[in-house]
Amino acid sequence: MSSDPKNGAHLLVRNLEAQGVEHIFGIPGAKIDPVFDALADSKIKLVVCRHEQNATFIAGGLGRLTGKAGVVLVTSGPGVSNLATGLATANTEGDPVVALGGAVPIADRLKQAHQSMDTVALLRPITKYAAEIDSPSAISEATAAAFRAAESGRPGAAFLGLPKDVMKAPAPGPVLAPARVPRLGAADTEAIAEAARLIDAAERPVVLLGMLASQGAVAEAVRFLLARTRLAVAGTYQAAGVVPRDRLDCFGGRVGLFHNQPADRLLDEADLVITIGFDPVEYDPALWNAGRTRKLVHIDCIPADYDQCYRPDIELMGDSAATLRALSALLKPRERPTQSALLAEIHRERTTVAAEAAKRNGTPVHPLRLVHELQKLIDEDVTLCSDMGSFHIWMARHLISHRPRQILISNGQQTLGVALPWGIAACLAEPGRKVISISGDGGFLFSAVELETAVRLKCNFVHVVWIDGSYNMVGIQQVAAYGRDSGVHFGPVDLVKFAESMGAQGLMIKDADAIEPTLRKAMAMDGPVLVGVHVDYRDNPALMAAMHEDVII
Ligand SMILES: Cc1ncc2c(n1)N[C@]1([C@@](C)(O)[C@](C)(O)C(=O)O)S[C@H](CCOP(=O)(O)OP(=O)(O)O)[C@H](C)N1C2
Ligand SMILES: [Mg+2]
Repeated sequence: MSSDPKNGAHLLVRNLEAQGVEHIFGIPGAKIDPVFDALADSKIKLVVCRHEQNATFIAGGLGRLTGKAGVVLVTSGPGVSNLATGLATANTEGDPVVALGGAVPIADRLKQAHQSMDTVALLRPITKYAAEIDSPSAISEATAAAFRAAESGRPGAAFLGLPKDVMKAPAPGPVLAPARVPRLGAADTEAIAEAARLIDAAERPVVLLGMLASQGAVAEAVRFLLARTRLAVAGTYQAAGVVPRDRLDCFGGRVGLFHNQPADRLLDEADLVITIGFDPVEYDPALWNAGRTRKLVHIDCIPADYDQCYRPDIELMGDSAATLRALSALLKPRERPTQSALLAEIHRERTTVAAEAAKRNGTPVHPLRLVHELQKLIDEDVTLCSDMGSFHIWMARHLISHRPRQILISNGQQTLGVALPWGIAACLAEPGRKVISISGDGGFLFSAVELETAVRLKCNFVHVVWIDGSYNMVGIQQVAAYGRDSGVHFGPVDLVKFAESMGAQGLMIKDADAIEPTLRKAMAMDGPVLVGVHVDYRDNPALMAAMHEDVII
């Protein structure tokens, strides 16, 4: 029996097509099957995944890379509750996602029915918009509202509940074309002029780039600002890649997690800090701004998150790209980077550490040597998707990136398991680019099931697994706090056999000198390739120490 092209599910799908949706990721179920059926008649590619959490990670990765909401489609009850971690991660980290979840018929909503729960109440705290559609005539409006919420301002997650009877009911309503996201203008002219006066008067101003600084137009405007002013700049992990190669002399490096990085010296010495697209979730102001009386200029599309340690003197709220270009035009050009002596010292340290890294031989491999070898492969055409763990700290601090969002890091929820799904997203979003995703041996198994999805999609990515036999990033913190670790060790997995069992290929790196040739070999192979490498984590406790000889880039 063919489905009714005029039912709610078909109207929803026509709205998704109007929104320009090309892929939908999800897991089927009885409460959502009208929509799965309607998709059989659509040009939208339905990608069946192996877990709803990973489907949401893929959608979030697509959102971060394209600025268009990634879409995930799941059944009611546990299908929706499995969205929570992915939606919380996307919402915290500024990634646009629209999640569509099945629901029991409206008449059963208040009963104890199979696979039913108050999903709007469950997801409202971790979304920008959450609603359950209760009438076919509301389908188009609610869909447009969900995309508008997910993609506008500071992007984030939106959820729509889809009761089965509404999806099956006649729904002749109109399709709503996507609402053009209203563009804000630059911030208030007088406020920009006042900010320019403060910055020009400062002796040691420093720019702190945050997650929204890596959004396309904003990143371009930041580069325009740095080209004109040569201001010293630091960045959070999600701002990676904004500083261009020809301004690395102004870049002190990345900050975050522990207040112990070279760029923290820039911030400590600054008499004025200009934050751009900064979200305190990435780097607690209590760590870098406590007790400071210096001037603070906040530039973003939303107001600042005010707290004891973050009270901007000026908030330039508007379209950040327009604001930055207006501000740049008023600022005096500076011949040399401010704090040039300190920057030069940091760059010398960086060179020393890189030379030291190149000499680390043997197996298990030292993280610095692994990062050094990865650096040889990371040119503009490679996208790197990082999972969470001690390895990500070594990479976030030492791996240079050359374009905004070339490196994807979960620096809000710091969620384990994102990397391999993000690798799939990167392959779909940027088919021409090479993709490397990286996880620890703990995080790998959180989403390794999607390796089969990657094989099915013929994704050409290399997934590198740093093997140490533990959840090291929490283990080193336990030892520092309690003098011992607890509950962090687990057993081995044969990655080559695991890969082959999923239809992928697997390689092992036998020692440091084999890193580059093995990775280049993997990058030349078709389809997803797993590459395992045993790492020597003896120096990891130093990641947390108050150390500055370490260098971040
Ligand atoms: C969804 C979720 N569940 C639980 C945690 C998580 N995400 N993230 C971490 C985090 C970032 O929360 C933090 C800071 O390490 C911690 O809480 O200690 S990652 C960390 C494990 C990493 O192990 P892995 O083998 O992958 O990598 P290495 O560190 O290189 O060995 C630990 C388990 N965390 C808790
Ligand atoms: Mg590990």
